[in-house]
Amino acid sequence: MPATRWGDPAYATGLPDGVRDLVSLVFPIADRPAREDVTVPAPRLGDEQIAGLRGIVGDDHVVLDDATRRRRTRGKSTPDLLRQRSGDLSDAPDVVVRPASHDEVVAVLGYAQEQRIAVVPFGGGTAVTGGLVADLASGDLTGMLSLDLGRMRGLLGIDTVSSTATLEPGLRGPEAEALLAAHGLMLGHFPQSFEYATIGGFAATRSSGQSSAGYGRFDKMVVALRVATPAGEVRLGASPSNASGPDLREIFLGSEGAFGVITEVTVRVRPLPEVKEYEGWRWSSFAAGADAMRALAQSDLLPTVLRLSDENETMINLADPSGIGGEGNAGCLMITGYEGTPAAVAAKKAAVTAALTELGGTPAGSEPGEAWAHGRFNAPYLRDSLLDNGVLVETLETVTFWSNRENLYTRVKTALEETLGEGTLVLCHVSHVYATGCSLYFTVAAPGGEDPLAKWLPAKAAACEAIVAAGASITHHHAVGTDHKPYLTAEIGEVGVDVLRAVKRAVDPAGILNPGVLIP
Ligand SMILES: Cc1cc2nc3c(=O)[nH]c(=O)nc-3n(C[C@H](O)[C@H](O)[C@H](O)COP(=O)(O)OP(=O)(O)OC[C@H]3O[C@@H](n4cnc5c(N)ncnc54)[C@H](O)[C@@H]3O)c2cc1C
Repeated sequence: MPATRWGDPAYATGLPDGVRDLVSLVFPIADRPAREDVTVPAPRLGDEQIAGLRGIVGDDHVVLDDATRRRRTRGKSTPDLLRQRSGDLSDAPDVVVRPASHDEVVAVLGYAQEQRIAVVPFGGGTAVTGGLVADLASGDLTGMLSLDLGRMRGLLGIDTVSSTATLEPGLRGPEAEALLAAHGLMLGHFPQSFEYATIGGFAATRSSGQSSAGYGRFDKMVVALRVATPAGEVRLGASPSNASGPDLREIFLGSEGAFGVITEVTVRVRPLPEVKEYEGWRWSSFAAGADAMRALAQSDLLPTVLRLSDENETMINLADPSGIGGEGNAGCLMITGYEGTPAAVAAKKAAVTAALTELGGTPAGSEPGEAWAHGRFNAPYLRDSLLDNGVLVETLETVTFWSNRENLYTRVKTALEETLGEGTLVLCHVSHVYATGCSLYFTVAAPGGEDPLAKWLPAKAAACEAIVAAGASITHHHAVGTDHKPYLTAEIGEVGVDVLRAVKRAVDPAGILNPGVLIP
């Protein structure tokens, strides 16, 4: 993946005509190419330290060239891309180290602790909340190494009786699914970043995918973990469930590389679906559609995929980026998807169809659902072409109880519109549902002006403050990183933060792992 863009350059497109026409109606298109003449800062580590690392993982797997270090600099949020595009590589790792096994990870951590080198675990590099940025200012660290887990890409074992599989952390989503598919199995975790994000990253950020209504969020799929920490190895998950005190798996799920390096993940697997069917439903308003989602969730009647666009997102056609700029739609579009055996799909679909009809939805047939499924991983390419043309575009997400959904929606939307000013378009969809609440996923587009980063940061802060004021969570699935860290205390309290600090002291007493990430 290029440093300044998303995905495979072969799929990069110019700004589609429909989108160009739409943007031009609101503000002039500008040419904003990424800078290529960029200097990566000189590595801070000495020759002896590099030799020490080479002694652990081999000469070929200690990489110092500028292009590799540039690609391991930060993640893929819009601020990350804007900094890369402007040539700001101040957060570049000094070196990229590529271990091949748990034991090599342990050895690298031991060496880094001795040498006072910060270690930032790197999976797919798709982080969007600053989780790949080490803060060296707070300690006496001599430099930063990016611990690239890309060589740890094995399927370590399958227990078909228990329906579990043990995977290495560096497997990307499609690689993991392909290994499981060879055994007729699947994981079923499909975030929009599926093609590049990794098993270790999913666990470390408590990711949630587009089929979460049917298959659950990633942390709920995890049965067991193996973690290398500077204080030693932690193995958790000797049984599917237990009453052996607090569940320590939860300490490492979502720990964003600050507590240890996840080197093995055992997940629940399920048979490959024989049938996949997606369709659309139309609702008179966002509130009416959300009420219908709540009714489904509270009657344990969830399809595999369930998402609902608000009026703006429906009008723009964001559920099908290839249709943006085409004929706009009124009301709100819901996507439902069913996966499984023919009998299970038919039964679930009949029950959901009856419930949605009763609740006042209008069936829109399979076309919107299939279009969504076809384009489900494409939107990030559109973000790049919008940035190329001077449009500031970014996403953010949050989660709350159903009773607070409307309040949260209104507060965040208003905060973004008021901060970004004229020409701003805020779109939203309900992306994940529970019996008790839902997550709201916002997409924002605004004229970027001369300095889109300076324009975005106050808007993001205003949105975060609106989330806190609404009593919602600062993140449903993007994690805390460095961007959300200032808002964590408001959510978990001072004592909660002390608990995190105590765990950090126990597993990483020298503070080398992802310093500055997660813990306020
Ligand atoms: C376009 C786009 C769409 C996205 N869509 C979704 C979505 O639908 N759902 C969703 O949940 N997220 C989404 N994300 C966010 C991101 O993809 C997830 O957070 C993902 O889980 C990160 O995985 P990764 O392998 O890329 O991790 P990285 O970006 O490499 O790392 C993320 C964090 O985890 C740590 N880490 C990584 N691997 C390990 C490990 N093995 N052990 C310990 N710590 C580790 C890193 O140090 C870092 O703090 C999206 C991001 C982008 C850019």
